[in-house]
Amino acid sequence: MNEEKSLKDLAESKAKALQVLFDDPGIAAAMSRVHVFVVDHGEEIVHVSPSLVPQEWERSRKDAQKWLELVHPDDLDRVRYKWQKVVYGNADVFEEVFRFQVNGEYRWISHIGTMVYRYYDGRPSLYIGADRDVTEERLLQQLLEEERAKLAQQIVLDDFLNIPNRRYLDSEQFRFFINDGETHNAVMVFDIDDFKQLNTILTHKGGDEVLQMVVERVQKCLGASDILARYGGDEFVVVIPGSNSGRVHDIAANMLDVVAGIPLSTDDYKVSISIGLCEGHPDLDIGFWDYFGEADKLLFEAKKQGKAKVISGTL
Ligand SMILES: Nc1nc2c(ncn2[C@@H]2O[C@H](COP(=O)(O)OP(=O)(O)OP(=O)(O)O)[C@@H](O)[C@H]2O)c(=O)[nH]1
Repeated sequence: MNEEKSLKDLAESKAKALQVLFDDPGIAAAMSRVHVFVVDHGEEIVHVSPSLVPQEWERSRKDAQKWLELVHPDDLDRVRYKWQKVVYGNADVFEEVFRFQVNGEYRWISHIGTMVYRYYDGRPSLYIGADRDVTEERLLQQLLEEERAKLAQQIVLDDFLNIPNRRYLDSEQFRFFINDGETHNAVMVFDIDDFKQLNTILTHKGGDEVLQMVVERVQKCLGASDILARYGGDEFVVVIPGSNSGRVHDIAANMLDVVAGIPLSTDDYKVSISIGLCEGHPDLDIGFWDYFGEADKLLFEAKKQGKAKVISGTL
């Protein structure tokens, strides 16, 4: 008997021994999620346990790559590379999560297995691995992640006006500006004038509608990278990163105009806002809240000087 033949016989006898196990209905059921491949010297699978691969593939000689035909095309390169590293390379463990065709539909399978026996020259002889269907688990995980993302979004949004809130300003403050000491940035703090009186005249509901109109109109004055946030009550913040002073002052003037144009069902009140505007070229020592603090002081000044105006300053 030559060496090649004896290797083949060895693989066949291993396969036969395993077949005895799998022919036992109790053992087969218990191992139904376990893959056992016996790979002979020619790298053909002599035996595959009852598992996810189709019945007709079992107990027949198939090449060790054939099961890859059932792997989803998008996962195939990754899975094939890792599998080949275990079969032909020197990796001991094959551990991957991938989509695999089971009864005509793709399921997410988590597989872990190892080459438990190699011939003396390193060629593969016996591979044992276990499959776990993780499709439902992944779906649940995905749903949880979507919910978590939604919640995270809700936490930083004003639930009435649907714009960023104070928590957003806190969490994002370090991302607003390029603090290189050269880029021009600005922060405005504005507040609706005599809003208490408006609530009295138009009721709280009427006041709510005015808040919505103010937000809608101010937003139209801003560019895509400018941010309008509600600080609280009738006080708002506008962050204008990377702009120039001319544009910033134009935006502020425009905001006064569009708000003054809000139509009301009463002549006893006209909507206006007061704006504190702080500009500067931030460096690492000057943060968003420094701009905010200054703009808030300027807003107070605007209120003191008769409202419906912009008072600006620099940091
Ligand atoms: N309708 C409505 N009113 C609100 C809301 N949040 C706060 N307010 C009211 O807004 C008013 C804010 O008043 P203040 O800013 O203190 O004073 P003001 O009357 O606007 O006077 P100045 O700020 O000095 O012009 C308060 O009466 C709050 O009750 C809201 O979501 N909807």
